[in-house]
Amino acid sequence: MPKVLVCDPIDQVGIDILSQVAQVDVKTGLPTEELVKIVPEYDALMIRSGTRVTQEIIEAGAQLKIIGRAGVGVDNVDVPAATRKGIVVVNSPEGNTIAAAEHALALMLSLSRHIPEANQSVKDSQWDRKRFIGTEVYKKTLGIVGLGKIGSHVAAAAKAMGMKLLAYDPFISAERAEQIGCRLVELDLLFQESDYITLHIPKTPETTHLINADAIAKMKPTTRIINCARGGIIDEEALFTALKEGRIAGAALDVFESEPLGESSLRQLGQEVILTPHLGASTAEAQVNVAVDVAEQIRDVLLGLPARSAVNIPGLHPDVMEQLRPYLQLAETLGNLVGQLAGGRVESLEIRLQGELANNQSQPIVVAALKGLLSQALRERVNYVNASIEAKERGIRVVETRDSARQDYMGSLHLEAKGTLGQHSVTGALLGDGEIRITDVDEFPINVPPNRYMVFTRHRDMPGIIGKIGSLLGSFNVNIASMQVGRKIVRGDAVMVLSIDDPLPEGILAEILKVPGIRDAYTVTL
Ligand SMILES: NC(=O)c1ccc[n+]([C@@H]2O[C@H](COP(=O)([O-])OP(=O)(O)OC[C@H]3O[C@@H](n4cnc5c(N)ncnc54)[C@H](O)[C@@H]3O)[C@@H](O)[C@H]2O)c1
Ligand SMILES: O=C(O)CC[C@@H](O)C(=O)O
Repeated sequence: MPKVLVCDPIDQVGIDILSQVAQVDVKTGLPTEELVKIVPEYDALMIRSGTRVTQEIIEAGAQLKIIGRAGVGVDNVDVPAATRKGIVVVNSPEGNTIAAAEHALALMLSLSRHIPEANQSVKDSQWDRKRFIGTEVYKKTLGIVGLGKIGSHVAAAAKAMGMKLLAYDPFISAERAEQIGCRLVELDLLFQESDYITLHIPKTPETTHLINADAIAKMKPTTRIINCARGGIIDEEALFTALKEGRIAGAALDVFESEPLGESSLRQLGQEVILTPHLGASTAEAQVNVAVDVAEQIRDVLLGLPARSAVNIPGLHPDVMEQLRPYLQLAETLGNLVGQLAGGRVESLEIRLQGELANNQSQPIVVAALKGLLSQALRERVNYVNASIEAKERGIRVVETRDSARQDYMGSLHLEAKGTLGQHSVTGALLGDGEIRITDVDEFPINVPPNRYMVFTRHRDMPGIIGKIGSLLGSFNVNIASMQVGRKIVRGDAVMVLSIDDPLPEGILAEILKVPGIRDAYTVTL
């Protein structure tokens, strides 16, 4: 019988489902060293936010087939390490949406009416009604950062309370925002105009410290901030200083840069700050939802069936998967690449299956391309199950075409993305050994394997330009692994593709753009 280790408290209903097919051990609060020791005997792990499943644990999990996260965020799982080992990581994308949205709303109202302090004062035998004069949310402006599942639910409830709604989400169309009752605006405007700001975005390199001293400086002294998303999106030092100096009116935090919250200056503050211990998902209903959702998927995978919300492996029939796997990887890589070249919000994606590939089942390839395209916005939340729905919700028009007459390679895939910042195309193919090659960018022929860190330029083909870019990167200690130029005519328009060993340090893209002859430059992380 397979063995499942449950590492965090989960609802009994989940344990009951797992017990149908496995021996279930519940051992919560184990330190990493202990987990590393015992994980080799387990086929599955089930966790909430309390356990960090590190690369070390994954490497030690010789029999691990699946890691189930009873919640949305899988940022406490080393997903790339699991993927490399062929371990399915599943989550519950919607099980706690309502709980998290309601917690954000509860914090907003608690901040406005000083509920925690007022409650404490009565319990301390006081009857002080003057100290707790609050503010109404009616007719106030709520700025929602991230208009996904939780952000949209917050919007609906806040609208019903008579609030004016602004939203910032670069991956959502203005029409979609309007349907939800929000005006889509730039972040600075949202900071300037909002009386309340609520965060509902994933933590990514782009969103880390999104709320910092500069952002706070743009806000009104009456602004209150709510973070029920992820710790680290707010710079806690900057927030503390701003609250202490009265530069904004309040903050309510459910999530922290480091959890559990240790020594923190935030604890010294008074009624202008409310702190809760990551309770967003802690309702009876949500805990049942996420436990059932994830336990069922673990059960299915242990029975050899596909999972419905795998964040790293497509939930397709194993035979189809085996045959299509290399093409899915190709489609995902090209989707990710063209999405980053296009930048901003993509409005349409054309996916053209060429040559032999045109005879294949296209739907999984289309889904893989969309997964790649959306991965910058949604990170691990986009998977093979939800990519099409997410694309539809974002108003992305998907056009699928075939060109079986095209006879390059054994079949190739062409993607063209049109977005708010322009239009870009990429083509890629598989070599005989299954290796991916990017074979053109914006209709310029090249032949390069994808690399984790890449730089693409559009430039005029002229003497010296390659050397200048090489020396510029060298002067910033950036090591170039490979470089290729694609052009159609000599001294005409061209593209340059550089694979580099590390991420491009901040500010260098601007320097590249200053090199005479360079028209555009893009940095890409695959
Ligand atoms: N406190 C809790 O217990 C709790 C519970 C559930 C979820 N969460 C967290 O809440 C957050 C939102 O969850 P969700 O289910 O609504 O996710 P979601 O994927 O449905 O929505 C996230 C939205 O953020 C947008 N986005 C991505 N990058 C952005 C950026 N740089 N700027 C603005 N918008 C950006 C995306 O387009 C998307 O619409 C996640 O971080 C999740 O982990 C916390
Ligand atoms: O496990 C929890 O209680 C928190 C879950 C929440 O942060 C999530 O991302 O789903």
